[in-house]
Parts: sequence; C-alpha cells; structure tokens
Amino acid sequence: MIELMIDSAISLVKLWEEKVEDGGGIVEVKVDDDLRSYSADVISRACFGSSYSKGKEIFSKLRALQQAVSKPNILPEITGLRQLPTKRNREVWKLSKEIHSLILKVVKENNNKEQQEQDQEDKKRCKNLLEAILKSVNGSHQHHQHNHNKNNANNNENNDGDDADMDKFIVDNCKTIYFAGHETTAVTATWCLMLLALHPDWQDLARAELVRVCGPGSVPDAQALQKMKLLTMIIQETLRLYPPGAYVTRETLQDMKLGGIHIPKGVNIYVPVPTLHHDLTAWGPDVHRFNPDRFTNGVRGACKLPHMYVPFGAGTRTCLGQTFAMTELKIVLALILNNFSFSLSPKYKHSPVLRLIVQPEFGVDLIVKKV
Ligand code: HEM
Repeated sequence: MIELMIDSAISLVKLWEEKVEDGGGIVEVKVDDDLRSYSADVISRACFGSSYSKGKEIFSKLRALQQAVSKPNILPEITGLRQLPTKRNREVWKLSKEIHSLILKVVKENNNKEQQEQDQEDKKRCKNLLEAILKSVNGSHQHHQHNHNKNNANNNENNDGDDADMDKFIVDNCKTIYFAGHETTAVTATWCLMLLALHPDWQDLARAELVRVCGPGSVPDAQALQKMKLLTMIIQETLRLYPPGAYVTRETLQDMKLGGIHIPKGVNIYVPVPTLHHDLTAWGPDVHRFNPDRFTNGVRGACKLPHMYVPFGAGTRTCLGQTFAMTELKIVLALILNNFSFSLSPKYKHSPVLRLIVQPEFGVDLIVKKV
C-alpha cells in the first residue's frame, strides 16, 4: 500500500513542479482539488486495484452526489416529501443510478475469469479492497444459495431478490469506503498545509525531521514513516483543530441513563467532536492555538481527559481506516515538504464550513516555490 501512496504523491509533486516552473519559480496553487485527486487516486488503487481508472470515474460521480445531497433542500424538509421529483432529487437519483451500474460493471469484470487470469500477477502483489468485499459476498451468497436451493428449488423470484441484495451490499460498501476515506483524508491534508503555511517555524521543523530521518530528498519508507514524530504531532493537532467528522453518532439499543439523563431506546445521540476538541478545561488556555507540541507525550499528555480526543471516533466502531489515513497523510505531506516551501496567499478566507465534513468553504490558496 505504501508504494501506491508514494506513486500517487509523486504525481502531485510533478504537477506542482510544472506549475512552479510555468510560474517562473513561484506560483499560487489552490490545493484542495489536487489533494482530492491524490486521495481519490490512492483509494481507487487500494479499492479497485488494476481497474482503478474506472474507480476514479466512480469516485468523481460520488463526489458530485455528495455535493448534490449537501445542497439545502428546504421544500421537502418542510413538507416531509423527500421523494418529490425536484431538480436536486432528480440529479441525486440519476447519479445514484449511474454509480450503481458503474460499480457493478467493475465487479463483473473482476469476476470475469479471463480478466482474473490476466490480472493474476497484479493481484498477487496487491490485494484490493473490492476483492475483499467480493470474497465476503461470494462466501455468504454461496452459503445462502445452498440453503435457498435446499428449501426452494424453483423459486426464481426470490433468487433475483438475493442478487439485488448482494449488488446493494457491494455498492453500499464501495460508497462507504469512498465517503469514509476519500474526502476526510484530502481535507485533513488541506487543513495541515494551511496551518503549516501559517506557521513557517513548524514547516521548517518538519522539513528538518524529514532530512534527519530519510536523508535529503529521499522518499520515506515504512520505517521512516514511523520515526516521523513531529509530522505525526502536526497531523494530530490539525485533526484536533479541524476534525473532518464533526459528529460521532450512536443509537441507543435500549433505555439507558447517560450522565443522569434518561434516554429511551432508539434515540440517535450526536457527539459534537469540535466541541470536545475546543474545551478549555480539558486542553488548557491555548486551546484555540495551533500547538503540535502539546502532543509530545501523546494524547494523554495533551489532554486532561484523553477520551475527549476523538477525530477517528471511539470504541468498537472506531475508524477502520485510521492507520491507512495516517500513512497516506504522512506520505503526501513528507513529499510536499521535501520539495516545496509555501505560505498562505492573501486570497485565503478562513471559513470552516460543515458540508458532511468540516472543510474550508473557499478552499486553501498557497504561494508555492521549490525548496
Ligand atoms: C483523516 C482521515 C479520516 C478521519 C478523520 C476519519 C474519521 C472517522 C470517524 C470519526 C468515524 C466514525 C467512528 C465512530 O463512530 O466511532 C469513521 C468511521 C469509518 N472510517 Fe474513517 N476517517 C478517516 C479516514 C478513513 C479511511 C482512509 C478509510 C478507509 C480506507 C476509513 C474508513 C472508515 C470506515 C469503514 C468507518 C466505519 C467503521 C464502522 O462503522 O465500523 N476512514 N472514520
């Protein structure tokens, strides 16, 4: 996985090098879309392996779907009629249908024997997430089919229903990975660069650490990534100030008491993550300042109540992609720091906004030059 992340980060570095050269040595870059392309590239390769170019098409449609569903939708909200064929709803339905058939097309190709043989070598090297999903579906499908055939030999109607359920399972899992893993990582990298641009002292410290750990101009390997303590602290502090997931949600499965309050079964509880991360009593008087040093001794050293730091959630449903995301972030930041220095453009307007995740409303513009 590290190799594919490095390949994707090198493409981004090459793109910025071209931009800097075209700009005569210094250039203004709106970093958001480039970082989205990076994380789409990484997750597409990780998810779809050799079919990753089709994966990118799927993910770009999923992004359009995310934008469509986060537009205000006042009339249906007021009337309760969410199935009205409004312009927005029609767009959402059209995109959902397209995404569904694109994912199933890739799945069919993955299941195609000839293709499988052709890709054998590829797959030996790098198992992809889609294969893992398919394997679990095929396993449960065969099991289900076996029981179904035993009970009901000639019932095709139910069989079609099973297939539709399996298709839905696959499509839903691909969507989950995208929504959970693509934007969150890209937006964290964007916030990180914004904060490093504002704090050139930390930029220098992180760059010096890179040279110390990997040698000048070298690409980090797995061991080097583990040794990058300052970079880890910078990412931790970024996730404290701008946690992309604004809420961790839980549903009560039975009547319960929480902090003396009676909560009936079936209630959705929204835990506001930024509120926990900006609590003065837990974090101290510099709570609103960017100070990666607070994480020198880990989360326990940074916060009086460590369980109040939850950028990746908590408990049994904690983020599955946490290590994947941290690795992906370290790689792209290391390669950018190794190659460029950057400051914040006067164009930048600070406006964090919640659009499913907490992101910079007008993007992040940086002035970039080669180091
Ligand atoms: C900086 C990047 C990321 C952040 C901030 C983040 C944050 C979160 C949060 C807050 C949750 C909810 C946890 C809970 O309810 O306790 C979550 C769940 C999840 N995340 Fe991430 N995530 C990130 C990257 C990723 C990546 C890269 C992947 C996949 C490759 C991923 C896959 C998932 C999945 C599958 C879940 C659902 C887990 C479950 O319900 O059992 N995430 N993430």
